[in-house]
Amino acid sequence: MANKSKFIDYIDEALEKSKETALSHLFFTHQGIPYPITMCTSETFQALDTFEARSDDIVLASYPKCGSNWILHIISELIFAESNKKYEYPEFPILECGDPEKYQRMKQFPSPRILATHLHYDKLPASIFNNKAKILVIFRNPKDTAVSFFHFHNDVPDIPSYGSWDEFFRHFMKGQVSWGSYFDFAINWNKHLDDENVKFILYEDLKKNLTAGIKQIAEFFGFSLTGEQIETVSAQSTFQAMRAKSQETHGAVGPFLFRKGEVGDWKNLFSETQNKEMDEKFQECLAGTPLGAKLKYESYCHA
Ligand SMILES: Nc1ncnc2c1ncn2[C@@H]1O[C@H](COP(=O)(O)OS(=O)(=O)O)[C@@H](OP(=O)(O)O)[C@H]1O
Repeated sequence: MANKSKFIDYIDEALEKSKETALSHLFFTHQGIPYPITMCTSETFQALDTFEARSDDIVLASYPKCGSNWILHIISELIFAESNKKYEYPEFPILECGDPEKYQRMKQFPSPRILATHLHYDKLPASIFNNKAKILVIFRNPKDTAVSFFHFHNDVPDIPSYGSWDEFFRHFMKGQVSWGSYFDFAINWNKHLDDENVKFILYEDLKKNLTAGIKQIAEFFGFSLTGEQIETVSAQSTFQAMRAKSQETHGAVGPFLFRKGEVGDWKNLFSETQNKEMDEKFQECLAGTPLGAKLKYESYCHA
């Protein structure tokens, strides 16, 4: 992240608040969805209603742990490749995190602005749609997402831990985690994947063929780059390359955030019963839907 200090300062501040926060006090609910009090406030949510998106904003939508830092990095590398200018992060890039005045300050920022968000589709500010900003949405299979989420809580020393993986799993399945239910997030997005200005990308596809994924992302946002430039961005966006720089880009939390970057790590934690429960939930919520097919659940979530 180019403006390291601001980005890292924000993360460090959130970690500092986390230190003093017990898990039982971590969440507050806004419009039915739990958010971490260390990162979100109701004042900021109120101010978000006044946020004015621009048609050339780059919106990156994802449920937590589905690869938002990955696509943020890819976009900033694409901007650098095209303009030779480092993308400066004047604010923490998650749209709904920060103080309520940030939207006023953001009015002064040059285009293109990168807006990452974990908000559910129906909670996004209306101006994103009204002003036709392009949205890239990244999904990851729910089993690896849950495992990544659990490790983040339990590995980062300052973030409140769960008593066990089983306890986390119960909360995840009920949507009692930051930004609410994966399945609600997915059901919400399912109806909008073919909307104008929306592009879907799958974490597992990006993992399988990073260069092809980056090419699609570049085309969607209208970057005109040579094959060689795309290759360079790709080489800088592998898990290993990003992890190696993670302390520099994300501070102390970096090595925890860039933990494993693998597909199928869920096999190390899920019990038979948990597998069955999640398979049933998928069946109930997403089987037979366009997103259900795009997630390739059979390939990535069956042993
Ligand atoms: N380059 C690259 N390649 C493969 N995987 C990557 C990459 N960058 C980040 N990641 C993995 O994404 C997981 C973190 O997701 P997020 O960035 O969305 O986390 S957060 O919600 O913003 O905290 C987290 O997954 P796990 O390793 O499974 O925990 C990261 O390792």
